[in-house]
Amino acid sequence: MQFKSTRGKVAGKGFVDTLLMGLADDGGLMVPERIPAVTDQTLASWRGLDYISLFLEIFALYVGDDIPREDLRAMAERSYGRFRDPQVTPLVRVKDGLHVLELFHGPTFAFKDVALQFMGELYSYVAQRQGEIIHILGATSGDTGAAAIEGVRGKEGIRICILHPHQKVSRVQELQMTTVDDANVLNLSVKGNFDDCQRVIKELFADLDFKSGHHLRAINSINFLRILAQTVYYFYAYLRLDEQARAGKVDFSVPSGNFGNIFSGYLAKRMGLPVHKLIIATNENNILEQFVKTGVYRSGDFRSTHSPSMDIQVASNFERYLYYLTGEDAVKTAAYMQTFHKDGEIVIEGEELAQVQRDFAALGVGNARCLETIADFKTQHDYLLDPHSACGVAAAEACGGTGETVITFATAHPAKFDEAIKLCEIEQEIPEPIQELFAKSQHQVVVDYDKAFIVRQLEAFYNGVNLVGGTEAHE
Ligand SMILES: Cc1ncc(COP(=O)(O)O)c(C=O)c1O
Ligand SMILES: N[C@@H](CCOP(=O)(O)O)C(=O)O
Repeated sequence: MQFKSTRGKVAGKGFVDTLLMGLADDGGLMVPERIPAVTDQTLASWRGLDYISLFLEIFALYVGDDIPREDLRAMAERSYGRFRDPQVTPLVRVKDGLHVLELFHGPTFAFKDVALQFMGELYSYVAQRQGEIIHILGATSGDTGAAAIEGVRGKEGIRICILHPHQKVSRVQELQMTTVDDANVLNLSVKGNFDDCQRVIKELFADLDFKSGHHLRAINSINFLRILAQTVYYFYAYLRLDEQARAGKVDFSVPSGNFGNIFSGYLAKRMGLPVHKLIIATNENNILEQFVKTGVYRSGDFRSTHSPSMDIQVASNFERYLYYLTGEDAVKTAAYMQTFHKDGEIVIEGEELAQVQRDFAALGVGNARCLETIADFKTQHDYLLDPHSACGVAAAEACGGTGETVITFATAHPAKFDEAIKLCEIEQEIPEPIQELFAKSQHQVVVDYDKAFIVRQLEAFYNGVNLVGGTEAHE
């Protein structure tokens, strides 16, 4: 399988080159040259496969000869062997027509572990096999950073720098990232929001001299590997439904921010998974809801909510969807993206908007509704949702119903967001690995939202020099 860019100026790249490129060199995002088809017959033959076997079947469609299957299997076994549930992403039936897919059984208690545990293994493999220097640069609203750091901490040949918005992540998310004391990890706590962090790293990846000079590699969902690894659990969840549910319509409700998780669902559907509707659940940062309802994609004012990982205005994967919406028209996609950068909005109309509304339903869940959903779900089903997953359930309740079965994603463990759970007057048991974080010391550099200063920090770190001093260092 070969990969190409949504902006049309990069093509013919293999799987490993696509992994290493991250953001496409023409500023677009990498996608497969053709989406492989999974026939009904193949899908039926996958029924009963365990998670890793299913993962290998799906990856085989994309990896080509780049990595031998036994090497992929060994990496997948190490990655998913660290999950607390043997099913990796168990599907829990809550009531008739409603299932929760639990994606939080990995080391950092969020869905990001599913792709990032494997990505850490893969980067390490490539570093050893190709003698590659891997300098990871990523932005996080809390969960990607923790999962990526956990995936590569202490690994030879790899350094990782993560930017997170200062004091805009939950306490546990901050501790997960900053209590790691391996020398190959740098946390920059940026006085700004997640969009600011993401903007800086996208600019640095788009600067090809800087990118190649510093061997920059991406762990965010701009990297196609993230998208692919996340498609596996859509197939897994569907195949775990009973026959009757599979015979009906199946919707997925997906707590969304950067549009990576739901884009994986879109890809799975294009591959042939019989998905009826993809429901985009956002919080008060509801640019995606507005887009689905009106065709206008415009970032608004940033809002801090109970679901901080979804406090995102500019969704980086939106471009991948636009590419398919325009019928894989790279020129039109590039023009849309240029308009967005110039005018701050994109307007979709006519048949394209009708297609958006066939593909997706959407709901932006307000803060009060998020907390009510947590409390009600606990009372009615004795199931504690984290605030992101609660947005998913609220959206499933509001927008589902056209499907006969909704699978709603639990994207994080509630213990990561005890601030919100306490507001619902619910006491939860905190798992030991999270409790232990509170006794550890933190390492982070607090920096202004100042690209030049951030670049100096990065250069020092990637050159193996001691840090040049942030406004506040090593708490
Ligand atoms: C817990 C949680 N839920 C949902 C999301 C949104 O996922 P995505 O950015 O892939 O849309 C995130 C962050 O990405 C998250 O950390
Ligand atoms: N919510 C994310 C934001 C980054 O998203 P990604 O999927 O592009 O890595 C986070 O937790 O960091």
